[in-house]
Amino acid sequence: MLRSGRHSPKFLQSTTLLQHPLYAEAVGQAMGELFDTLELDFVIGPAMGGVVLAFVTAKALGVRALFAEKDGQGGMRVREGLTIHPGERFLAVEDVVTTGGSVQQAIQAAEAKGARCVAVGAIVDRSAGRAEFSVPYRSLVQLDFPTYAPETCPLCQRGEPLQEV
Ligand SMILES: O=P(O)(O)OC[C@H]1O[C@H](OP(=O)(O)OP(=O)(O)O)[C@H](O)[C@@H]1O
Ligand SMILES: O=C(O)c1cc(=O)[nH]c(=O)[nH]1
Ligand SMILES: [Mg+2]
Repeated sequence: MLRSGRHSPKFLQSTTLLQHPLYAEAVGQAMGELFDTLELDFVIGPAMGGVVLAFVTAKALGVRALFAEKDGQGGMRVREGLTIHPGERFLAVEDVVTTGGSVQQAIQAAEAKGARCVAVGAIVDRSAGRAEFSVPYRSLVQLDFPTYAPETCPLCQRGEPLQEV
């Protein structure tokens, strides 16, 4: 079962890549290059998957690295102690985009503090173009992995065990 509550036969685990500092740094460089024409004050990502990614991307772009954490009530909040000044412009980054809901929650948390999201970046978009944002959005890898509503999931109908991830 995915973060969104949808079911899928496929799961990508970004920590297998981002645990290696050299690979993480290379991903940050590649992500930074996608957005290096923007004027930015910080990069933010949703924890946990977006923390290392925001850091390496921000380092490549020479700006601050922030993250949002789960608030325990289904939303996200900007981690205490991280500074956001009203009017600041930011890039939101995500390791894997399925529906885009998690990175959207991080965007809302930062915008609630007066900053403005100007672009979204992902390592992998697995939505086959279905995830959309109101600002320019780019991903390093695009995939088309199926997801199903629980009620109509063919894997469940075949009796395959559901794995919480
Ligand atoms: O686009 P979405 O439908 O929101 O799904 C993708 C999200 O799911 C994972 O986060 P998750 O909260 O499951 O785990 P994490 O704490 O390791 O980031 C992944 O890191 C994305 O944030
Ligand atoms: O949608 C998700 O929750 C999700 C899918 C995926 O492939 N990898 C991941 O970390 N989360
Ligand atoms: Mg995540």
